[in-house]
Amino acid sequence: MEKTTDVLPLTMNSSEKQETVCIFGTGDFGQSLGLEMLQCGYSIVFGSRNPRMSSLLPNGAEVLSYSEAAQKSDIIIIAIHREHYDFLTELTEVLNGKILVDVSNNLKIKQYPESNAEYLAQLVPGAHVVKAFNTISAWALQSRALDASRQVFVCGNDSKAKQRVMDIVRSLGLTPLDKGSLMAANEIENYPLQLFTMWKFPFYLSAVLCVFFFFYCVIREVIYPYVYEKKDRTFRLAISIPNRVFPIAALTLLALVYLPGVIAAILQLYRGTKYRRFPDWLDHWMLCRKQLGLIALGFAFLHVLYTLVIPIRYYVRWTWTNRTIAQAIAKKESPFSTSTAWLSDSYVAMGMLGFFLFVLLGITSLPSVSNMLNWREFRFVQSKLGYLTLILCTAHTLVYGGKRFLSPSSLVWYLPSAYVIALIIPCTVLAIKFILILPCIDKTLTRIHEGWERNPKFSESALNGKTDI
Ligand SMILES: Cc1cc2nc3c(=O)[nH]c(=O)nc-3n(C[C@H](O)[C@H](O)[C@H](O)COP(=O)(O)OP(=O)(O)OC[C@H]3O[C@@H](n4cnc5c(N)ncnc54)[C@H](O)[C@@H]3O)c2cc1C
Ligand SMILES: NC(=O)C1=CN([C@@H]2O[C@H](COP(=O)(O)OP(=O)(O)OC[C@H]3O[C@@H](n4cnc5c(N)ncnc54)[C@H](OP(=O)(O)O)[C@@H]3O)[C@@H](O)[C@H]2O)C=CC1
Ligand code: HEM
Ligand SMILES: [Fe+3]
Repeated sequence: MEKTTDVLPLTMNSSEKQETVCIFGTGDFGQSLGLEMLQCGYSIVFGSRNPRMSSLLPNGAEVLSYSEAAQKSDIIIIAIHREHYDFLTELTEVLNGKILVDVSNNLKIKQYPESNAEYLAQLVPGAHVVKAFNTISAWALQSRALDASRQVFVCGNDSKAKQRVMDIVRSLGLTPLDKGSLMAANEIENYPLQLFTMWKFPFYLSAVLCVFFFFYCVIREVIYPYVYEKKDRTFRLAISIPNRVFPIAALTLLALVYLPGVIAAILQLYRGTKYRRFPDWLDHWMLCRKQLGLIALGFAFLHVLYTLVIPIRYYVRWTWTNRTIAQAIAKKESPFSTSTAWLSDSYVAMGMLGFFLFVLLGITSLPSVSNMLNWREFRFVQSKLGYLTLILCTAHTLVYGGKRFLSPSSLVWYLPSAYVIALIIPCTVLAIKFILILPCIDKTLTRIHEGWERNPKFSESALNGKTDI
């Protein structure tokens, strides 16, 4: 065996942890977990198909064949993919009565009829199978970048076995969360896969928004000039149109982050209680607000980048130069307009402030930052400053539109400018929110949040429904 990584136990009082734990599989996850456990004072024995060939294993660990290794410990962590579990049936005798920790994940939801942990329990009926660690990645273990997921979901039918695994989890500085019997394994195995589903809706929604506004702008700014003036304006596809589509997507998505909150509030006011479950679509929408917000931030970044290059664009420089020459030839000077200067400066200023707060929201959603904030601080930034961001970005767009806002000259084939459409959702959200914070309504809402019910007969539903959001 090659020994390449030196290990010093991190904790001095490791005497009580001098427990030997066996890890089956010397792949990425086995190595990372083994190193981490050695550092915490455990003795590690790896089980491997080819003990001699195993390299890059932490110094201090032993590597034996699977059956030899199994004899060294009564806790065995199975760091092997489910597809290769079959060989364990040959070891049923030596695994009898041992604690087997299933850490495996699948590539798809419902890939197999039963969970991997239940499958393992079927293969080795005499062992106590415990599901754990599957939501922690090998990379996170190695880099100690565990802020994102310090929680380890644990489940199993034997409570003593589960307790011992939870002790290991704790000694690694992680937080175990008991999810009950092995029947919960299916749910736990779905967690790492489900993380992605939170991005699906925001992703498709932003794609639909971009495609819609892109074609809307193409009709107004490329097809219309071509049909009526025979002008080739296709160059607008490169910067001008994206610099409409991206900020419009950012603003719309930002408004859609705050829309479910106002719908929830209206629903709670209407029902007169918070003890009733929201409809599934609203629940799901509420849960993916962070993802919606982060995609919106991405679009806002693009808008800022595209805006930065405006002065160096050929088309813009050509327009300015020609205007100046035309004025020089006509010996005419356009008078300075203080109101235009005010409007122009103020819409850019609001855009910059809005963008600053937008970035702040993004920073506080990083787990390493949000872990340092208490619940009230986080809510203050996300909710209060979030609304301020929405107000500033909406005002930025409104003032940018300025006088042209609804003027008939800006209509093309009866279609208003794209930003006019983009303002509908943000203005609606802000208007409803404004009504909701009127003292009389806010007072009722606060009482509802504190548990007051208009119609106490609903309290029955508190027992089987969801209690809070
Ligand atoms: C860049 C960016 C990053 C983001 N990152 C995150 C993130 O990391 N995490 C995150 O969660 N969101 C994130 N968001 C989304 C958003 O900022 C938050 O979800 C924000 O808290 C929403 O505020 P809200 O006031 O609309 O909603 P909430 O504060 O959730 O309130 C919504 C509704 O819930 C009800 N309600 C509120 N309090 C109670 C109560 N105590 N009891 C019962 N009902 C109640 C009310 O009806 C209320 O109107 C991010 C957004 C952006 C733009
Ligand atoms: N990587 C990660 O971030 C995470 C992984 N997991 C889970 O941990 C388990 C291991 O993952 P990972 O370490 O990434 O996988 P690897 O492919 O890197 O390692 C798997 C190990 O399984 C052993 N093995 C036993 N039998 C076979 C066989 N027939 N064919 C191939 N390998 C075999 C091998 O060890 P040897 O050669 O010593 O016999 C191999 O190194 C998986 O179930 C995975 O779902 C869970 C959470 C995160
Ligand atoms: C540094 C910050 C920002 C600056 C300097 C800025 C600047 C600008 C400028 C110059 C325009 C006019 C573009 C043009 O003439 O084509 C514009 C338009 C716009 N901006 Fe911003 N902006 C900023 C941030 C934001 C943010 C954070 C949002 C929203 C989330 C936003 C939303 C919009 C919208 C919707 C338009 C109208 C797009 C159109 O139809 O042309 N902006 N911004
Ligand atoms: Fe792998």
